[in-house]
Amino acid sequence: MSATTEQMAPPTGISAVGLRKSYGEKVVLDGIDLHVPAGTIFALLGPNGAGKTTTVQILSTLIAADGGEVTVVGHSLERSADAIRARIGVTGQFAAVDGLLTAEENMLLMADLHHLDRAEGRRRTAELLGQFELTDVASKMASTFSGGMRRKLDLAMTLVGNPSLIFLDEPTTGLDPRSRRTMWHLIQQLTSQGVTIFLTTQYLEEADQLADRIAVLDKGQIVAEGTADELKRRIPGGHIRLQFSDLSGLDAAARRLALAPAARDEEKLALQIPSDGSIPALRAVLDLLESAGVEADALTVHTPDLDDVFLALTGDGSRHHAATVPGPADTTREARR
Ligand SMILES: Nc1ncnc2c1ncn2[C@@H]1O[C@H](COP(=O)(O)OP(=O)(O)OP(=O)(O)O)[C@@H](O)[C@H]1O
Repeated sequence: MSATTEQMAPPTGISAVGLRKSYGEKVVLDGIDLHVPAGTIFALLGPNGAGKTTTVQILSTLIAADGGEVTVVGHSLERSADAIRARIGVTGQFAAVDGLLTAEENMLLMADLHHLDRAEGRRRTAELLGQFELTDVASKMASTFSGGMRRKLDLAMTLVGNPSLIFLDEPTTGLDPRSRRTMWHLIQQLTSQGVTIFLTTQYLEEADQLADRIAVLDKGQIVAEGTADELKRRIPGGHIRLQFSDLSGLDAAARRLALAPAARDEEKLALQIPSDGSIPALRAVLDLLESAGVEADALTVHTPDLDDVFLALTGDGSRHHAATVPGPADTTREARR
């Protein structure tokens, strides 16, 4: 990209086209494309060794790519790495927190590294410790902190430099569910302040909860990309469940929808219709019911969860069949009349 087109490019978090990286014979990234709009949360999912950390290391200027056109916060990765470094923050699995310093000292050290003057450094430290509910433990040594507190402090330290884009490499690995939720909340707060988040995670629920868009990386390539709902619709297993108040309603609906006997659950007065759960598919079912003059009591849409998607896309497909048998963990959207 020329300097002119770089200036004209719309403000974007990250744009990567044909990103490549090999270690010796091993191709880790085989020409991947990524587009992360500013102010959004993007999750990169992939099995162990897929190349997630390598991607973060390249995009955050820590290691060089072998090829590809990449801009981060509007700057060329190849030509303006310093400008990128000044605008991004990186928190990894191995936190930058120094256990022998207090929380406050860790923060002030970061303020020094970012050349904030003393008063501004203290102001920013107090503000962030407050925002992350660490004020009460500000003078405690970080080595005494729980995993969750350490992660919070690590993220707070990253924010001292006011980054407009943050890389979070597996930010909640090893945290208990409560600490994980606290981190999610903090991450969501950051995007409401306009910060762009590039997240890697092995927790599919995390991507589901947080990410505007998700890319699945496998064997050096992006094998799927979209919103969590779009990805869930890509694999079989979705269905619409209709609940009736009596057997005659169930019979009439089953006839009109031309359903196989297996779709009927007479005991529960319910019908199960294979569907991707999209609006047009829902509308088609409702139109058919209306044309037959049948009313259902309740309609529920079940979609496969991200675990199913992940295994179907990156695994050997051996669990794929399980995705066609919806269980209690299904994501459920319900509409009652
Ligand atoms: N410095 C290196 N030298 C040689 N090979 C490397 C190097 N760094 C990573 N690799 C290899 O590149 C591949 C991708 O590694 P990477 O750490 O990016 O994967 P990941 O998706 O982050 O995995 P995990 O979820 O286990 O952290 C792996 O096969 C790894 O062994």
